[in-house]
Amino acid sequence: MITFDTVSKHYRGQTVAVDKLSLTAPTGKLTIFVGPSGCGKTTSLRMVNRLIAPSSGRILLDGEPTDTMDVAVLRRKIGYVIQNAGLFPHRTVVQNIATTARLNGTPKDQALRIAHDLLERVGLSSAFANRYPWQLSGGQQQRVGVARALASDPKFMLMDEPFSAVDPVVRGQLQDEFLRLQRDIGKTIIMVTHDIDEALKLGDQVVVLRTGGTLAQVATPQELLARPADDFVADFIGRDRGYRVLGFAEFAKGGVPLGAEPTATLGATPETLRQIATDRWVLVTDPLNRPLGWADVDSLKGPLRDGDLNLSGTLAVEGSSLRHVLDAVLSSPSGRGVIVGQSGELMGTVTLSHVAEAIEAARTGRLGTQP
Ligand SMILES: Nc1ncnc2c1ncn2[C@@H]1O[C@H](COP(=O)(O)OP(=O)(O)OP(=O)(O)O)[C@@H](O)[C@H]1O
Repeated sequence: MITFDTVSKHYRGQTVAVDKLSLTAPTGKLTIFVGPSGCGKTTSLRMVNRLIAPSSGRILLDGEPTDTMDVAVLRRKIGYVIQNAGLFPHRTVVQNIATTARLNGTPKDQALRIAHDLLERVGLSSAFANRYPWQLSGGQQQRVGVARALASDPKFMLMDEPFSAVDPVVRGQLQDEFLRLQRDIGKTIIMVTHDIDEALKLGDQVVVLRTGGTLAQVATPQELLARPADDFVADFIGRDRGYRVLGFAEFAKGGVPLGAEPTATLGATPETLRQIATDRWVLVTDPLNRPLGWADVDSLKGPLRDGDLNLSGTLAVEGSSLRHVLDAVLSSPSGRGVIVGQSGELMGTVTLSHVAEAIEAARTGRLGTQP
């Protein structure tokens, strides 16, 4: 647990960067600081590992005040990941990662073993081990930066805009990978971002700061969307709050009922398809029962081929959020959303009316928990 106890930072020239901040980043959870440019996010983060000294107030790690700790000891407890990764340019990828383990006194061989292991955990193959940072893409460098911070197995992590220097697609991948990793490692993390979507996607807890370094709201993403504390928070989150609530998987608990969907395989004749079809569209699967696309029975002239398939529908993985399920329905030419299992196998389809019922149930359930 990281505790801010009425922490303020006044820079020379009287800028109040952080103003009497009090909050707790819970153990094993990802807390995200978000807010407009200049609201004091980075300053708050850097006060935790004492790269910046607070003007007043205290920060505590698991109840222990940081201001009286030896600074080297303090920093060994805390992994630190910054934008653009900040890798050592003259060290290879494994050497970069092993550095933090070495600082902890880990013998060289063991540190290198840890580094190789972590490389894999952040999604990079061993082929990258002996490359230099300049031989990596931005996304790969960020992964190495995360691995380096983890190499000393710190209890706490500070991450300053770790995914912002890459394009949106890579960014989404890095976020997903990081969420999976955090599910395994359960570090106590504070991450800074200026991107509210990133905060809502990744955070267990979101801390919204306003200009002048004051706290606007601390809440879970769901609470933030459902009950923004004031106009500032509501404006900052943006307009489509109601829709974005659907992005949380837990709102789909209880699930949406799946219908059995008749299927065909490539090579099927138009007659076979017409016998199977319940309407104009037939779902086509591969021999492992994984959906390939939809066939339009009305326009088929000969045996079904790859090129005949309509591929516009997205697939929702079982247990994913209502937003994904709704997207699968809306993008499907048949109007039936395809739900697959973890290995991509067909589980069934859902209709818009069933999704609407699930949304309504989630909405009333959520409103029912309101004080
Ligand atoms: N070394 C410094 N000396 C004086 N003022 C500073 C210093 N560092 C930051 N500030 C000011 O403190 C305020 C908070 O800065 P900080 O970098 O913490 O904000 P931020 O929320 O991280 O911003 P951004 O999202 O733009 O990175 C800003 O007004 C900034 O100009």
